[in-house]
Amino acid sequence: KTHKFWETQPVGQFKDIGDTSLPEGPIEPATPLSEVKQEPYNLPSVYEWTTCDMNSDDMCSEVYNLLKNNYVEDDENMFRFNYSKEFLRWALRPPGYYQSWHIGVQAKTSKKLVAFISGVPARIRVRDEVVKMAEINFLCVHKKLRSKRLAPVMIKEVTRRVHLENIWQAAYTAGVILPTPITTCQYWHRSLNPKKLIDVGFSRLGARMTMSRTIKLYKLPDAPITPGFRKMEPRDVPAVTRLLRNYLSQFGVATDFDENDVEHWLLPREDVVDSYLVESPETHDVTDFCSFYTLPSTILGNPNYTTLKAAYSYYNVATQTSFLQLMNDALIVSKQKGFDVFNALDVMHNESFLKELKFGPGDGQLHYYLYNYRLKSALKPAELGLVLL
Ligand SMILES: COc1cccc(CC(=N)NC(=O)c2cccnc2OC2CCNCC2)c1
Repeated sequence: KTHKFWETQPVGQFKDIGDTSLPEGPIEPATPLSEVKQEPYNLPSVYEWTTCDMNSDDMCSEVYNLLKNNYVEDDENMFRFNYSKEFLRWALRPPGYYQSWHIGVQAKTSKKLVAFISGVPARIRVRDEVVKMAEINFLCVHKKLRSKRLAPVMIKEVTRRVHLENIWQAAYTAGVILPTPITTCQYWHRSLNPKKLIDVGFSRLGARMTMSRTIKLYKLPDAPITPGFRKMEPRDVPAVTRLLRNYLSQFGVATDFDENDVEHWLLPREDVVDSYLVESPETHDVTDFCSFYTLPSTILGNPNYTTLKAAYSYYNVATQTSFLQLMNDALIVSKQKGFDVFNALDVMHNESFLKELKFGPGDGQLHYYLYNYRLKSALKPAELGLVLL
């Protein structure tokens, strides 16, 4: 009953957990394009499908406002993600994107956008297979249309449109448990502006802690301390690609970045993504890299603040600098840029800096999923080299 829809889908089923007789790899074979359903799935009669042109400012604003008012909230409904328009344009238009995968549902009469789901193409390596996948994200149904079973038909429709491009696997995350996570990550937060975080209820004053003691505890230098630490520039794309590919090769599931991908996903974009590297003052080699993306949250029901400015750890590689020092420099520059909090998942080698750099555990988990691809056994978060936005 609980997973009526997911029990009909080619995903790892709970009943199959531990059954090592099942082979690793695609659950269902690819089918000839002629056998893919040519017409869209049926919606309830008052709604219709629409394809969202994110290049159009009006359409981008409609998607932005739908998400701003109806997308994911924390478990205590105190915060709601507030992805910016520029962020959405970046997230939805990587190299090789398909506009047909930016799917809206609108009311036939008012033409108001009431739901959205998106996919972008990505090459993801699973063990030693690089698989073309769709990264599915931003599934959002207007609060007033919940429990009308719209989500399953939207998932089927984006799957159909992905199949039409001859892609048969997908990756997605959720804060809820569905059949069946490939890994479950813990999220962690590092206070940068503890007074605001406590005022808005994101954090609580520690036992036997005063506010001034807390502010002192989280204080950071005014400037990064690593010699050669600087913003990434276009000329750095080849070196950063080499650094990243080498680092990510150790993880069981990871993004298979090429220079084209690195240029899109990792070159700094104001208020969207920030990336820094360490250029050795002696050799001028690029030896280390860190990055974080900008995802503010609307603060629900606080009289003094409207927005929580949050940075989210993205991809980080340390080969010469200590990972601790590199990530501390990332905290320093994010504080300088006015962020209130720096968030990270316990993926890749992040576990090694979380406690030392005064991150506290969040109160939720993020589950990662693959569609139509079975893993023999789940991964530890430390074996995952994939960060979804
Ligand atoms: C602070 O404002 C929030 C607003 C909405 C939800 C949450 C809790 C939450 N669900 N956090 C995460 O999922 C999360 C925590 C740390 C790092 N990445 C995360 O999620 C990313 C990746 C998945 N898509 C959303 C952003 C917090």
